[in-house]
Amino acid sequence: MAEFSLDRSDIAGVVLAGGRSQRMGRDKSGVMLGAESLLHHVLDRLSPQVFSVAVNADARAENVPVIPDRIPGKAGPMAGIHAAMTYASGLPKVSHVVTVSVDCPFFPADLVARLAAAVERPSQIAIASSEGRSHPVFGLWPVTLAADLEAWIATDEKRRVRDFLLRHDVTEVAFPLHPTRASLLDPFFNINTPDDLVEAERWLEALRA
Ligand SMILES: Nc1nc2c(ncn2[C@@H]2O[C@H](COP(=O)(O)OP(=O)(O)OP(=O)(O)O)[C@@H](O)[C@H]2O)c(=O)[nH]1
Ligand SMILES: [Mg+2]
Repeated sequence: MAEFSLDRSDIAGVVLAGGRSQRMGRDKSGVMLGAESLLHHVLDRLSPQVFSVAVNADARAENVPVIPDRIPGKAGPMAGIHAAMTYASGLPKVSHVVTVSVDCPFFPADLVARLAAAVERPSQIAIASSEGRSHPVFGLWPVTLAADLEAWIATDEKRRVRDFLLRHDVTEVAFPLHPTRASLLDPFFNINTPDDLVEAERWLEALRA
């Protein structure tokens, strides 16, 4: 069997922050968790794992390139993933892009390494899961899928990430729960509401040594 392998220099990272944050009531990127914004937490965790980072959002960010959706009308997370693929395809040597969500500050420090290790073919997508649930916005995507994704967004009514994945070769990578001083943390715990933010503050405290 032919060997296929990816390393850090092949992979760009994009933080998805192009949603409406309706349940939070204000842009989640700027929401503070402990002393830092959610965007800052996520960039800190992603940057060491990839060749370069950018943020998919409508406006401004802290010292990182911002890539707006190329498909208008807030078409959902797949529009952000499309913007990510298109951006990454313009970077030298980069063949893949990893996407993470701005509202998920505790994602694994070995996310990219483990997704990359699972990919067996150049066209394969790798998606993260935990506790038997997949987290399809946490994915490693070949940038060559950009045209197919653009065509799919134009014709698919619901534009669910899961429906896009059904059309492709996908491998899922299970990540363990993370031990903390309190109990086990799902590393893909995500913050949608003000109540979730209160819970995230408790996890941040529990993670402190
Ligand atoms: N580019 C882009 N990203 C989106 C869009 N909708 C959601 N996202 C991103 O997809 C991820 C998951 O979305 P949600 O958790 O629903 O976040 P959200 O849509 O901002 O929040 P709600 O308005 O409360 O649903 C987040 O990182 C969002 O920023 C969109 O229309 N365009
Ligand atoms: Mg949403």
